[in-house]
Amino acid sequence: MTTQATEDEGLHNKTSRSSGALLLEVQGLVRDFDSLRALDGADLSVREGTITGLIGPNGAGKTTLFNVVTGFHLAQAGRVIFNGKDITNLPPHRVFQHGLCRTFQIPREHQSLSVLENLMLIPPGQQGERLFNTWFRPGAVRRQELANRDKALEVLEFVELDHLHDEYARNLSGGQKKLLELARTLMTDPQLVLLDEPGAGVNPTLMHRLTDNIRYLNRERGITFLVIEHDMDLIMSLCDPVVVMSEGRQLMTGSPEEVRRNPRVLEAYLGGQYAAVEG
Ligand SMILES: Nc1ncnc2c1ncn2[C@@H]1O[C@H](COP(=O)(O)OP(=O)(O)OP(=O)(O)O)[C@@H](O)[C@H]1O
Repeated sequence: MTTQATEDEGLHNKTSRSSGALLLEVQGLVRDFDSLRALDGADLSVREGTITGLIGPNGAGKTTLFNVVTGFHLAQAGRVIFNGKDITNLPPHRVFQHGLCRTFQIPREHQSLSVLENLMLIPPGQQGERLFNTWFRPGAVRRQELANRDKALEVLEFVELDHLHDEYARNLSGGQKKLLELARTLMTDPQLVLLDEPGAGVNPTLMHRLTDNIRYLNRERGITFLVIEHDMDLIMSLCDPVVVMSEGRQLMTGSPEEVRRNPRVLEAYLGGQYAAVEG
C-alpha cells in the first residue's frame, strides 16, 4: 500500500470515528444495589462504525452499565437511546430485537448442547416456535431450520470453530467459548455488539483471532462494538475512542493516547491498576 493510501485511510478512519451518527446514548443512568450506588449518573455515547472501549478500575460500574443497557438490570433513573429509540428498561429479548447484542464476562453457553445447536437457538422469531406454524406450515418451519443451520455453519467457519460443530459446548476451552459467544451475536446481524472482557482467560493465539474478527466485522460488515476490557494493550490497539468510568460515572472520553496521558485516569487507577494503564 502506498504512503498516500495509508494517509487517506487514516484520514477516513479519523473522520468516520468523530462524525458517525450516534448509535447508543446513555444518559444519567442510576442503579443501586441496596445501599451501594453502582451507577451514579452514567453517561456514554457510541458512534456508528466505531470500536469504542470502556475501561475503568474494578467496581467502576462497567458491567452494570452493560446489564442496564441490555435489560438484564433495571435502571432507577436515566435513559438509554438506541438508534433514536428509547429502549430504557425494555426486557433483554426486546433489546436484542432492536439489533443490540452482548456477550458475558463469563460465557453463558448451553453446556449440554453442541456448538452448532448453541447457535441454532439464537435467531429471533423462529417459525418453529409458533404453534400455528408447527401445525399448519411445517414446510416453512423446515425451510427456516435449514436456513438457520446454514447460517450457523457459516458463522462457525468465520470464527474457525466449524471443526467443533458437533462438540458439546462444555468441552470448549475458555478462548473457544469466547469465540462461541461472539458467534452467537453474529446469528442476528446485530448493529451494535457489547463485548464484556473478550480477552479474559484467552490465550494469545485465540486472542489474535478474536481481535482480527472484531476488526473485520467492524470494517467489512459495519458492526459497531463497545468493548469492556482490562487488557490495556488490547484496548489501545483495538479501540478509538475510549471511555473511562470511575465510581459509577464517566470520567472522560478520548483517543487511546489522550486517555493514556490523562492524570485523572491514572489517579482513578491508583491503588491497583496504575501499572496497567501506564504500561
Ligand atoms: N448483582 C449485584 N448485586 C450487588 N452488587 C452488585 C451487583 N452487580 C454489581 N454489583 C456491585 O456494583 C459495583 C459495580 O460493579 P460492576 O461489576 O459493574 O463493576 P465493573 O466496573 O464491571 O468491575 P470489574 O471490572 O471488576 O468487572 C461493584 O461494587 C459490585 O460489587
